[in-house]
Amino acid sequence: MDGRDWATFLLPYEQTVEELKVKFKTMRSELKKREEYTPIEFVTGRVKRLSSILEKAKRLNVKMEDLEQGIEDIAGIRIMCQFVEDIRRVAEYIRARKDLEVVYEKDYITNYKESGYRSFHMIIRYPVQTALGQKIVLAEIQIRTLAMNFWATIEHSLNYKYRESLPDEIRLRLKTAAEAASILDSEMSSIREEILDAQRTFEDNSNTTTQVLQAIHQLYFYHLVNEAIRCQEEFNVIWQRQDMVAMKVLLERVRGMISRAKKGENTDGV
Ligand SMILES: Nc1nc2c(ncn2[C@@H]2O[C@H](COP(=O)(O)OP(=O)(O)OP(=O)(O)O)[C@@H](O)[C@H]2O)c(=O)[nH]1
Ligand SMILES: Nc1ncnc2c1ncn2[C@@H]1O[C@H](COP(=O)(O)OP(=O)(O)OP(=O)(O)O)[C@@H](O)[C@H]1O
Repeated sequence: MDGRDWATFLLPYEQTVEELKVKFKTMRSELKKREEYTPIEFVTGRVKRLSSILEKAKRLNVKMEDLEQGIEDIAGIRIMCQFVEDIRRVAEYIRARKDLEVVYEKDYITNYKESGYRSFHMIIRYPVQTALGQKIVLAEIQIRTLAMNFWATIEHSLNYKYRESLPDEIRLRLKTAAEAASILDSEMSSIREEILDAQRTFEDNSNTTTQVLQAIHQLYFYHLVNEAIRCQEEFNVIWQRQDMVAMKVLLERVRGMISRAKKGENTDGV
């Protein structure tokens, strides 16, 4: 193949990378609008350089005519997430898409590589619409946390600098650094749970508070004016103390009064 042939060979891959980048960036902004939280932090992509394709083909014994099937990452995108849990969620979104087909997955998070490398990879089949019609190309999606990305970027550049001869001492220190990045991810995940827990508790508390106020309001409807006034005073004290256990007890009591009033029974003293 001469230069022009290579340029045309790479065209569908360039289009694939551009389209996939747009699609996942759009997914990020759409999720941001729909929910308060998006599992996608940012997206990058690249088409493999010609020299890198040829090097890899040589290393993997792939013939020139088999490049399209033999090299799966000529088109590649990378999705960065804040938390490890987000990686599973992004993978689910990808599996559910109708505009691509997942060929296989590689979980380098559970089974991290000897180097310490951690990421979740998906090899997909992507139908790209070219001027000459549809062409199905293979592409790689790497999904990783910010910490995994930080480690892999540094490690990649060191490997590039030292080529095959990365000194053992550096290799070992990189492995230790990968462990540290993984611990950082776990720490961040536990904080994430705390944040979500806090949000859930806040929501639960504000629901109870609203329900108590609505129930007290209903007491007036059943002409239980004195009871309503006393319950309101009790509510004010509990609210000041932010005693959510007492708030739930008050809710049950007021509901009991309403239910007895509905049946036409006498209401016991508040
Ligand atoms: N920085 C870094 N990246 C890695 C490492 N291992 C894999 N990767 C990335 O993940 C891609 C796919 O790796 P593999 O799943 O091992 O795929 P492969 O085609 O069998 O192997 P490669 O020849 O390394 O591409 C690579 O092209 C890199 O972008 C690693 O140890 N360090
Ligand atoms: N799927 C991907 N998405 C975005 N960037 C990638 C992806 N894969 C590799 N890169 C980046 O592209 C640049 C060139 O990588 P290149 O394809 O030569 O290397 P590689 O994928 O790490 O190596 P290999 O030849 O072993 O597949 C590097 O900065 C690399 O981090």
